[in-house]
Amino acid sequence: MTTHQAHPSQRPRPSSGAPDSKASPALWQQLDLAARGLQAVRAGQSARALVQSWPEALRPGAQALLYHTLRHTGTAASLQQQLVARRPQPQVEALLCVALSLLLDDGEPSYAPFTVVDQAVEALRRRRKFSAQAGFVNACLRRFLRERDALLAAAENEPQARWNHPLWWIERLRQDYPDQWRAILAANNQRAPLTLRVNQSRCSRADYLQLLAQRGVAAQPIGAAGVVLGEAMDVRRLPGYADGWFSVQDAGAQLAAPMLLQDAVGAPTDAPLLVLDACAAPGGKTAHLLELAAIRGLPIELLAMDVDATRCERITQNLTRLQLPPSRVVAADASRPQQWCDHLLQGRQLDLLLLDAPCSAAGIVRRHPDIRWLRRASDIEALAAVQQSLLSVLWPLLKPGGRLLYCTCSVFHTEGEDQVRRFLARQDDAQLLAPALQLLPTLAVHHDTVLPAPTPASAAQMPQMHNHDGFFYALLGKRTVA
Ligand SMILES: C[S@@+](CC[C@H](N)C(=O)[O-])C[C@H]1O[C@@H](n2cnc3c(N)ncnc32)[C@H](O)[C@@H]1O
Repeated sequence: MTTHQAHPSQRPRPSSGAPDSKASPALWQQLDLAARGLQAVRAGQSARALVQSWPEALRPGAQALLYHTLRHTGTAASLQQQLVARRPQPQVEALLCVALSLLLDDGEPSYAPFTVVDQAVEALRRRRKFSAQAGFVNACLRRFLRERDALLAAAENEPQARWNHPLWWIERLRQDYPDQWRAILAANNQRAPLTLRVNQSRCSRADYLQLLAQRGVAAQPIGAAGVVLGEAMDVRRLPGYADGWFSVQDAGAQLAAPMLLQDAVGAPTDAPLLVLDACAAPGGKTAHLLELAAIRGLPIELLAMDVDATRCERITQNLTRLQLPPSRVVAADASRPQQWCDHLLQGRQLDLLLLDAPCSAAGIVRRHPDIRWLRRASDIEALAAVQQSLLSVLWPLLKPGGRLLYCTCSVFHTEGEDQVRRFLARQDDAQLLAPALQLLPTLAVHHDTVLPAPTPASAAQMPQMHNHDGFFYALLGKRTVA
């Protein structure tokens, strides 16, 4: 439930390149801003946060350029090495990288090549400090256009240039998925669609699709409540936004709430089910749990927790827009239940627990192309340790017969099936209630060596959808140990 503005997956869109008006910023301005953005990402900043601080008039175009560049940085870096004898200043290098990425445009080019060259040169001329480099950049880009095929053929031999991911990432995927690693990397370089989840407590999916069709918005159903839009747009302009008829949520993420609530029934006393969403912000899955409980007439008492108090505000805002029943939103560290357990649970045990754990986000690279460049190899083990600790400290809060859904938006086994395997090995009272599910980005056939291997019957129940992000799900049940 995140994107409200122009969707970051948009292709770079042609602007004339020349006029310097408010309505249509010149391409050189967008190139310049995207190059500054690239430098900031290289310095460790998140692209999404950065883009929010950009002037509104420039934001959609420059963001599309930056995201496009982040999907092509490996190739552009290899080309630069071939084209440039001595490394230019970082600002000039970043601009060269953005311009080369744009010239690489796969599919239909967004801009005529000579417009790109001309506007990249213009961007440097406008920055006094770097104007002397304009001729150098012009020469590099023109040489690329002349020798394109040979330069690209040489780049193809380097894995980082071929796949536009860091080497350690490629290697990890190759080990985890000997047959599918190429398809995963290729999927990561695609643009993600804009996917909605219809709030079925307010409006049926069929009705919403009809409404979109009446407004001329192309859309397809996905999963049980999802809608994939034909093209990216500002979702605030879609019908029902202010009235909470939908949320923005990837189709893979839409599996969490139904999985946790499947077969859930209220306690014999008719007391509401006590549910903790332990890492809840910005509230996408929290809202879905409340929507499903409402349409199924299932009484639940939902506690939405997140360690980040600012992000907790987003949970409240989202639940309010969706007109869902008020829930308790708690800013607290889920890994320290001793700080909140007595006060929040008052001696009760949880019926259901959703642990959407902090992770590498390696499954959502289509939407966040900076992630691959921001992460370090060592982050993965560190995140796995955090996930393991969250699982261990939260498990005792669950009542016997209760269930915990562990999920991450990752495709790395360390954060998914290895994690669960380790947990099951040391936790006698834990069992897997259904085969764990590893969704791979955009692939309709899911990875099928998760533990335990799905039987034909359980595989048949797996959602046959595609065009979703990568996610891992494991539904764990707590049994009574004699
Ligand atoms: C994957 S995101 C959750 C997305 C959310 N479930 C949704 O569907 O919208 C992970 C969240 O975990 C939170 N988090 C990280 N460590 C935490 C901790 N120790 N306790 C509680 N929340 C934590 C982060 O602030 C982040 O919001």
